[in-house]
Amino acid sequence: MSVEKAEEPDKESSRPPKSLTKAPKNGASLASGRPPKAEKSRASVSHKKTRDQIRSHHQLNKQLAAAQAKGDDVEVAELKKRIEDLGGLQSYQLASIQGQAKDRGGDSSTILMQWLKPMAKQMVSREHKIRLLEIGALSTSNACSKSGLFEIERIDLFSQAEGILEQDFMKRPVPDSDLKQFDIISFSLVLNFVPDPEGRGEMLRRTCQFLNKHARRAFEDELQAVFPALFLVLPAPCIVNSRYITEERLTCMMASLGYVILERKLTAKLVYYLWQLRDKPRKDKQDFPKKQVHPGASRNNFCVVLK
Ligand SMILES: C[S@@+](CC[C@H](N)C(=O)[O-])C[C@H]1O[C@@H](n2cnc3c(N)ncnc32)[C@H](O)[C@@H]1O
Repeated sequence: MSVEKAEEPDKESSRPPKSLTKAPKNGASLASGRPPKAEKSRASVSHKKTRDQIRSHHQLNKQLAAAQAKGDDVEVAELKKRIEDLGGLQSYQLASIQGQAKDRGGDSSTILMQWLKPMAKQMVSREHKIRLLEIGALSTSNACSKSGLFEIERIDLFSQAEGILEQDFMKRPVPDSDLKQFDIISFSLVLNFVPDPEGRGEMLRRTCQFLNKHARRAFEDELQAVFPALFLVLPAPCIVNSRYITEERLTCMMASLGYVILERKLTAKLVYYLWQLRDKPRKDKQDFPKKQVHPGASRNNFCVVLK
């Protein structure tokens, strides 16, 4: 996860507060709930390896963006080589796919499907399916793909499968008609992948140009209350333990773009949101520079700048 640390990476400090993690149920002793030792250590070693791989990739990417901004060609070449030595974007994605395995919490779109369940009947009975743009798609068989509720376009910087277009969202042409726009965007663990705070703000702003606000009028009541929507997933520490962003600040930032929060779920690892694009953007309210709003030595430096 791309959670920027101010000091030497300290794994404990990037975790959400202890109150968010689960205690053993019914007073069961720790030993009785433990799987056999050898199994546990094997699983945690590979889990740790996956996590370290993802973290290294994020850190190198961030350093690369800084070197590119400075115009330091030698450092840029060196960092690109280090990223290649790690296996490049492809091995990062494989680590992310492993992170989506069922035994590690499953893919994040299962939460989106839970939230949309009450509307599923209406969604399938429509003449035109709800159009979904999945940005940062790793698979064509995740829960939203299997649901049959959507007409889906999937994009990623590096396509791992047929059915995923290799494309940078920031370079995807802005739709020139309502028909090319979408009713919902899935944006799961992508914002934290972007190495710089300004780039993250730009990415959020850009999502609005891809959502079709006019289709809303033609929707049935229940669907009107949800679409057009943005499903946003972030590592929990980005929101609960950052010096530069809190949930309140994120909500204000999203409101300045026209988004209203509909759903939210916090787990020990991730935070999930469903936002509806309902209002006009307020350029005069878009004043979110890099500013400490939640100081503390053990906090991380995740930040989104929107100006
Ligand atoms: C951690 S993976 C998340 C994948 C999946 N959505 C999930 O929730 O597990 C982040 C993915 O976002 C993709 N990504 C990052 N920036 C992107 C951009 N500008 N356009 C398209 N894909 C992007 C990366 O290539 C990477 O595969």
